[in-house]
Amino acid sequence: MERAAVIVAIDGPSGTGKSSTSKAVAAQLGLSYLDTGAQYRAITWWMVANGIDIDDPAALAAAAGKPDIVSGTDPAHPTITVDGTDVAGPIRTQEVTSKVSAVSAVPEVRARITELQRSIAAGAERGIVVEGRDIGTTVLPDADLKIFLTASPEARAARRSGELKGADVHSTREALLKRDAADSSRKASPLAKADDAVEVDTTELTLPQVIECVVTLVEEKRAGK
Ligand SMILES: Nc1ncnc2c1ncn2[C@@H]1O[C@H](COP(=O)(O)OP(=O)(O)O)[C@@H](O)[C@H]1O
Ligand SMILES: Nc1ccn([C@@H]2O[C@H](COP(=O)(O)OP(=O)(O)O)[C@@H](O)[C@H]2O)c(=O)n1
Repeated sequence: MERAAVIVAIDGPSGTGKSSTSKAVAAQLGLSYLDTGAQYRAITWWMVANGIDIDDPAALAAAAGKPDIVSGTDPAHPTITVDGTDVAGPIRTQEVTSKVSAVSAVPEVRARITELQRSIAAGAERGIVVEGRDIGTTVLPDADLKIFLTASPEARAARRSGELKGADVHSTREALLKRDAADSSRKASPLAKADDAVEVDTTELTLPQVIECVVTLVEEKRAGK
């Protein structure tokens, strides 16, 4: 018998392991994968490239509908394009990282990206793992399983500075906490744990342990369906 599509929402602050966990869980279970942070980074990249003033929410709102953002959802090879251009590299620059919270706080930007996310999830025949900040609370409140990943600021900063070769842990920690504070305090759909999400503190867990934990939770949900 065909299995029903399963929708998994994985939220949490930066550096908690959302992307690595979501990709691995999706690959292991044959599901699609969507990195919603990459979509907010892509629209931010477009705003910067087109000279839109990041400090002007009205200008950001007026431009929100212009770029065509397309996400490829194969967990083994996720892709992201803006108006047909591959932006997987450019969306990870420090400039985009420092500006993305301001862009993603604008309600018109969120409405646009949320609609895109819902249509991608609805089209995933076997199901999908969607990771971000507001997936369990706003984008997919009816998800079959909601996970909220956490980790100490020290662990998150150490993980991130390990990725950004040469970046010092202290400044990485400060930048990361500043972005979390902005994402958690904005009015429109802030970073938050859904009441029915399972919280997993990854501080003392290895990545394979976190993956195994989430895969087990998905299998349990599926068995109970
Ligand atoms: N449990 C873990 N233990 C150690 N390192 C981890 C763990 N989970 C993720 N990482 C590493 O931390 C970095 C950030 O992980 P990532 O999945 O990008 O986090 P997020 O998507 O939440 O920002 C990556 O280099 C990843 O390999
Ligand atoms: N569902 C989401 C996902 C990301 N975002 C925004 O996009 C930014 C980048 O997300 P990301 O997941 O790429 O960030 P990292 O955790 O990888 O550093 C976040 O800091 C948020 O401002 C959001 O507002 N809502």
